[in-house]
Amino acid sequence: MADTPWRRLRGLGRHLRGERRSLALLAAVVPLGVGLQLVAPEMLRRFVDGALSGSPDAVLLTVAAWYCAAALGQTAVSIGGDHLAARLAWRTTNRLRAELVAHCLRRPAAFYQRHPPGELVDRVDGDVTRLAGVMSSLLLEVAAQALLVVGILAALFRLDQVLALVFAPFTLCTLLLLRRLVGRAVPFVTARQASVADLLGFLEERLAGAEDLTANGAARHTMRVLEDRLGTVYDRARRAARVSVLWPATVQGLSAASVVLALVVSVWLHARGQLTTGTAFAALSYAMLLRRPLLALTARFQELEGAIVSVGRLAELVRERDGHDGPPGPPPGARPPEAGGPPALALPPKDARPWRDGPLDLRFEGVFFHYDPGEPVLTDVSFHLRPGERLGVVGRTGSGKSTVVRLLFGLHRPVRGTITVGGREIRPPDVPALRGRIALITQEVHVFHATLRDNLAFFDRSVGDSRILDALGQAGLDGWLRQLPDGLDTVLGSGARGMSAGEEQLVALARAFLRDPAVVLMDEPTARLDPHTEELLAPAMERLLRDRTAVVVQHRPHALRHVDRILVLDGGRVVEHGERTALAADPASRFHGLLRTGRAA
Ligand SMILES: Nc1ncnc2c1ncn2[C@@H]1O[C@H](COP(=O)(O)OP(=O)(O)OP(=O)(O)O)[C@@H](O)[C@H]1O
Repeated sequence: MADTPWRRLRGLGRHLRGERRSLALLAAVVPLGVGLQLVAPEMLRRFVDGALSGSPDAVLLTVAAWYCAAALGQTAVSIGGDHLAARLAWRTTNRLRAELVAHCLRRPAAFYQRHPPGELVDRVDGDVTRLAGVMSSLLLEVAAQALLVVGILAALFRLDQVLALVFAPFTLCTLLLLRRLVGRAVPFVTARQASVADLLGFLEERLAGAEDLTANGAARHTMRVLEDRLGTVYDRARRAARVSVLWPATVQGLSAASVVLALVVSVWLHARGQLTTGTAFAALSYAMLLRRPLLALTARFQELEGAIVSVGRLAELVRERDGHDGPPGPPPGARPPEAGGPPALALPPKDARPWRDGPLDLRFEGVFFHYDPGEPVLTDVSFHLRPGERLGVVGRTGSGKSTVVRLLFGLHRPVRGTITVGGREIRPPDVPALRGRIALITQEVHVFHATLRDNLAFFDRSVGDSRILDALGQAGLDGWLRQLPDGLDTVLGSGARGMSAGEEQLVALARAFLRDPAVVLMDEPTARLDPHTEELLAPAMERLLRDRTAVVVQHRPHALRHVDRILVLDGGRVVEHGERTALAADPASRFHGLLRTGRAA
């Protein structure tokens, strides 16, 4: 069946499971509110007619007291209903937010290249917030307002059938018009939302790179682009507002007309002696009351238009299932989960088969890969690493070295050929389990604004301090730890304690030691470091690679002294593969040439 916005909205219903009590309470409160609203004009009628016919003061006071009680009761019910609806909205949308964040955390790097964090924040929070009303009380409120409309018409019928006959078709026409107007603004709101998300993505990216932009004199250009984007947002917002304003204006006009109609009909009936003054007052009150549900329905339908757009954008995001699902580890730029929340290194999916313990072998067999069809990145790449063997991959920039690492980490699947780890081919459902046995270290180390303990254990509170201290020791960070003011509780990251690139890289190594992986993948881990710092890191790296199967991508061939074998890539093809010591000693080999010139290829 087609995936329509209505079906998607209905799909949100599953987030309301477990909220039966709140929904039942809301369902009880809604008709009560409607009833109390309908009582007030009737009290007014009795009071006016009673006063004009000389009813005793006690009777008039009783009617007035009932009027006040109804008004107060209505306020109390409205506050209670709003509170219930808000609570329901928070609970259900938070569930949806958590689901979306978990989905995003499982996406590969390419996903984050397509969606900058600013855009994702707008979707995960902005779009979900726009759904809040729909998920909590939209249906109930629409039902309540519809009930109020019916109630008003019934009350008018009770007062005078002529009045009811005038109002019923008028109200019906207004509602039909509303129905026709729903959805008109959706394309315009979609365009506006897309430009807002684009702007947020742009702002996030430029603010993150503010230092580079200023240093390179690009601030002025950034401001010009910002003005352009703000102009686009303004234009689209204006267009959306123009269409959106159509129906509130229509409804306002129609409800004003309904009051005039009530006035004219009541005065006419009163003049003919068919209506008492009190009834005329009551009719006018009902006509004014009728504006309320019509305007409320308008507002709710507008909210619904926004929700249709948001649910479409969220469905688009959830449909993105490129690459393999990974464990919800921290993607670049992602915020850490709240302290005390679920551990970031959550358990792999139920259908995942665990990899066996101990060292694992790695095998590429006739692997072909491309990111974009027609632009081969790897062509017929084959190699085998026995358990505990370490491979150094060198080659010119763009020769496909990082791609080998990404394939091994399950970020992409080969187009042809097979990749096996521990004798098992990497299949999407097993990727989370595989990543439990692999440590990937790149030049980008994300240090979270959190304690050193949380930074190492990725917020997993079940990891004991002794294991963390041991990992820090293995990474050679014990001296550094002693200098920290609060030890493992020292807060690192933005706005807190600054770290050098070398210290960050050592933290990445300590994270790897803590996980005790069978396979280590390193993608130019020292690219940001000067040769001196690189030397300081060398012993920790050597310790990490010892007795583990490893693939190390390096630009500087001299830094590959810990590996057993060398693979030289050129244009995505293997042009040399062999024992490091043999290749280094062979003056005819490419690797020997690289060592001599000190270049990558
Ligand atoms: N996500 C991507 N989408 C499209 N093309 C990509 C993507 N990532 C890499 N490429 C392209 O694939 C080719 C190989 O990239 P890869 O990063 O594997 O090379 P590399 O040898 O590691 O380069 P470097 O030494 O500069 O890091 C390059 O031409 C690159 O432009």
